Amino acid sequence: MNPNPTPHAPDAPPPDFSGLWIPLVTPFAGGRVDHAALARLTAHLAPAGIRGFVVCGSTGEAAALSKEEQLACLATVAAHASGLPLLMGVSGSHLADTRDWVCRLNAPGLPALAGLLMAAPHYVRPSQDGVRQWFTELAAASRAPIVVYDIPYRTGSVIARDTLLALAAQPGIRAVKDCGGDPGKTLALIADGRLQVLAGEDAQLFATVAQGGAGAIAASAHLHTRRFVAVLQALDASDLPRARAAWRPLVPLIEGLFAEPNPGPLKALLALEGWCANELRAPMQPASQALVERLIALQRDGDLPLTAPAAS
Ligand SMILES: O=C(O)C1=N[C@H](C(=O)O)C[C@H](O)C1
Repeated sequence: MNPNPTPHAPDAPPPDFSGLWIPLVTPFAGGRVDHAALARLTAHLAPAGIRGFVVCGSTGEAAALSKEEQLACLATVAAHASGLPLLMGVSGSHLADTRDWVCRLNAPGLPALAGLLMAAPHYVRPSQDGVRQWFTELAAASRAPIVVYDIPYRTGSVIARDTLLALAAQPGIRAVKDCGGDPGKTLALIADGRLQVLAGEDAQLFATVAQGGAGAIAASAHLHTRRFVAVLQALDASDLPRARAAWRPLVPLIEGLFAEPNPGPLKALLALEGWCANELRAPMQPASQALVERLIALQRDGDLPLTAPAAS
C-alpha cells in the first residue's frame, strides 16, 4: 500500500486509495465551525490505523459551509492529521464555477490533496454524456486525482455503469466511492479493475471489500475506529472468521447511525463522548431523542461500549 498518494501527474505512479477513510464531521459551536474540536477529533483519529481523512464530504455538511469555511476546515485538518492523506469533497451543478473551485483547491499554498471526492452534478439530472463531460472537464482541471462519488440518492444524477467504465480510461480518475445501490455495477467495476472501489455505504463495507473492493469511506468509523480497521485487515488477509467476528457487532450500530439523516446520529454520539457539540446547520437537524436513546442502549447492552474511538 502506498502510504501517501501523490498528486496526479502523467509520469506519477497510480495513486492508491485502499484502506479506511474517515469523512470527518464538521463540529459547530454557536453557529460557527469549532476548529478546536475539529483539530482534537482529527488528532485523535489519526493514529487509529486509518488511511486518511475526507474533509467536507456529505458527513462534513459541506453543503452548509461557505468556500472560506471549507478552506479553513482543510487547513485545520491538514495541521492535525499527522501527515495522513486528505481527500477534499467537491460538489456543485455549475460547471464553470466548480472548475474554478477545483483550480483553487489545487493552487500552491493550500495543503496538498491526495484527491478530490467529486460528486455528479446535483439537481440538474444531465444525460450520461453530460455526466461524462462533468467529470472529464473537472478531472482535466485538477492536479489531484479524482475519486468519483457515486451517490444518486443525494445528487439526483445516476452515473451508469458504462459511464463509470468510460471514465476509468482517464488518467486523472482513479477510484469510486460507491453509494450507487447497484450490486451488479459494484461487481463490474471491481472486475474491471481500473478504478479502485471504495464502499461508500457503511453497511456495504464488508461485502464490497470481500468481493475485492479496495476499502471504504465510512462515517460510522468515527466510532470504534480500530475495529473497522481490523475488519479491513482481516478481509485483506482472507481471514473470514476474524473479519466476521469484528464486523457483526458493528452492524446494529451502523443501522442506528443511518436511521436518521447523517450526520445527526453520529454527532449525537460524538457529543456524548465529548468530541463536539450536538449541533448541525439547518436544515439538518440533531437526531431524535428516541434514536439517541436507542443508540445509547445499543452501546450499553451490546458488545460495543460507548468509549473514545482510539480506546475501542
Ligand atoms: O461524507 C461521506 O463521505 C459519507 N457520506 C455518506 C452519506 O452520508 O451520504 C455516508 C458515508 O458513511 C460517508
